[in-house]
Amino acid sequence: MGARKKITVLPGDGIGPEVVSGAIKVLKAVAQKYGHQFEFVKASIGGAAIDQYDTPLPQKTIEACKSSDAVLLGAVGGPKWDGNPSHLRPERGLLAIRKELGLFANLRPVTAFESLIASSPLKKEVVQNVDLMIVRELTGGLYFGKPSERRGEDQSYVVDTLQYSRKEIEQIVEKAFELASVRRKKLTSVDKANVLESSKMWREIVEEKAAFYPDVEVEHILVDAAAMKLIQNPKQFDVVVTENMFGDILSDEASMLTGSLGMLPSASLRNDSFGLYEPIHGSAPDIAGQNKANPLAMILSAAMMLKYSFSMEKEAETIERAVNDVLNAGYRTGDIQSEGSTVVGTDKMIELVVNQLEDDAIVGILACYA
Ligand SMILES: NC(=O)c1ccc[n+]([C@@H]2O[C@H](COP(=O)([O-])OP(=O)(O)OC[C@H]3O[C@@H](n4cnc5c(N)ncnc54)[C@H](O)[C@@H]3O)[C@@H](O)[C@H]2O)c1
Ligand SMILES: CC(C)[C@H](C(=O)O)[C@@H](O)C(=O)O
Ligand SMILES: [Mg+2]
Repeated sequence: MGARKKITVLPGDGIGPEVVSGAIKVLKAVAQKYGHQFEFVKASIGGAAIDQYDTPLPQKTIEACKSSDAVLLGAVGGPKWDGNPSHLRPERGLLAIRKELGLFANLRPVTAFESLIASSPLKKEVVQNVDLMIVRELTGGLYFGKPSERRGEDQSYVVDTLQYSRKEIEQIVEKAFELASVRRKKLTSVDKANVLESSKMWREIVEEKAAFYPDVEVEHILVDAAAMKLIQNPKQFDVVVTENMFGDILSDEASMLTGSLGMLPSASLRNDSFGLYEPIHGSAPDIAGQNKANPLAMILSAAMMLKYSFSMEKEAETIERAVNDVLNAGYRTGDIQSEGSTVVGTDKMIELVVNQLEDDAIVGILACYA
């Protein structure tokens, strides 16, 4: 018998609603194929919520998320709200929902699709078979430390604070070790321990936890060198664990190994099955409303939801296979186009993935009768 799941959907701003609609269509096709019932409840966040409710995170959105099994989020932000005071910035809503839901571990897998190797600006031998996982601490560090403010009579002094408790570092490091132990058993901890006190404690904690995972090889790399090595030889990495802002920057950089920011999904997790799933990209105001956005990062985020929140491994693989097949057939959105590929818009790419999933269903049924 299939499962019943309630999914809160936060489309957000810019290309957010465009790509979210793709994830919903794909999930409906999955539900149909496997006999599950997914209920989708839409709620408001970011600029859309500011316009409607004068806050980037309405209380009823928090409640909708808390009463669901998982959350899908598009993206927030855009020039319309850039001049707003900080409490009325769309991005505040995103940070607040992550914190409110306790989603301290942001998993950002970086997997190179064979057919997209030509879309990466890097050499084929560098990007082929790349498969790494950035584990970004998500509810602490530089984004959440206090004080964070302007000071002085003429407001000419500004302060942000990189702050962590031991417990916050322990929980993200443990999560990363757990992931490394079921992957290729290598953990790279990225910090700035030559300068930052927070990084020195981070390094100590990684060393302490390493004693509990003797099978996992551990290395420490400074963040500046890590940025270089990601491009020089990304295959040296398996799981990479790092502070909130370091992880934000390194993951956008790492997206180019796959060809585009529009290819990287993410899962924001805590220590139960609940999670929030979103592409790592933003609202892309430069292409919003033009049917140009690549929906695959969002669709792959939905696959992560099936895997991490619903334990639906084969359903998740069905989505990943459909994406792979559509790419292998030569279809590309503009951001990943290469010589000889067929460029399609957002809607068409979504339709191709859904059709591929349904074809996969027919193959599945035929296989049963074979
Ligand atoms: N998770 C989020 O909600 C999130 C993440 C990053 C940025 N933002 C916000 O988004 C707004 C725009 O930020 P930005 O321009 O720095 O980053 P961005 O990720 O929105 O865009 C960077 C570049 O990548 C391209 N791009 C991004 N996603 C794409 C996709 N799916 N398909 C094709 N091309 C894609 C854009 O067109 C743009 O050229 C800002 O307000 C920022 O705060 C939100
Ligand atoms: C929009 C912004 C606050 C956000 C972040 O930095 O966490 C984004 O860049 C991301 O990567 O999800
Ligand atoms: Mg980012």
